[in-house]
Amino acid sequence: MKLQLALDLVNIPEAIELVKEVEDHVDVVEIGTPVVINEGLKAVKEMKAAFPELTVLADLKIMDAAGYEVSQASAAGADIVTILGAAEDASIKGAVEEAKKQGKQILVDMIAVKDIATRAKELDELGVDYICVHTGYDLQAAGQNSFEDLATIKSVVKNAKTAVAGGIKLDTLPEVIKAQPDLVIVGGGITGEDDKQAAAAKMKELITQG
Ligand SMILES: O=C([C@H](O)CO)[C@H](O)[C@H](O)COP(=O)(O)O
Repeated sequence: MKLQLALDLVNIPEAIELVKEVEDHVDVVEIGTPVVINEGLKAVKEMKAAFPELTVLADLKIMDAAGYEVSQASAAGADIVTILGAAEDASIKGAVEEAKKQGKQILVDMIAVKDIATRAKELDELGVDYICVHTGYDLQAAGQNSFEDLATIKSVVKNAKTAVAGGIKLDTLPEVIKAQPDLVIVGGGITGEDDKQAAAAKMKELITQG
């Protein structure tokens, strides 16, 4: 099980400073969608240049023109690129094909997908690397989480790795760990803490204990 730090509400210099604090405790650094919207793929490029050893994920949440967008994120240095599970199969295939060509990986974000079990099975057959259940900010505000959806994908996915994101904090992490996803994605649960290093270290410790 790996820990991914999601950076959403920062600019590039703040993102780099934050990663300096926690780099020993995280496996993947995500350039979040709001950062990509504000700063472009330059954020991915600068993060990879600053931390060449870290796996960098570009959270583009691709919906169309997938092969092209994956190629651009790959050129910027992303190791993993995200596409939405709601995208057309043709887009998913384009993303997977381009990622394979570039030696990169595709994570599918299941945000807003209604029939998680059916779509997860289809995506698994399309050869994606990760399938991620995700409660976005707007539904987190309504008190929702993805823990049940995580159990659902764990029961149907045969080849892809599983991931979970959305409002995970230190107090809810043990419940997530029990479900044994391959990747746990945490944003505000680390970036919103006064002592970010301590929060990341504690989370990594719990994850390592499994
Ligand atoms: O993908 C995300 C969200 O849609 C904003 O882009 C976040 O990175 C993801 O939800 C993880 O962040 P937290 O919910 O703060 O843990």
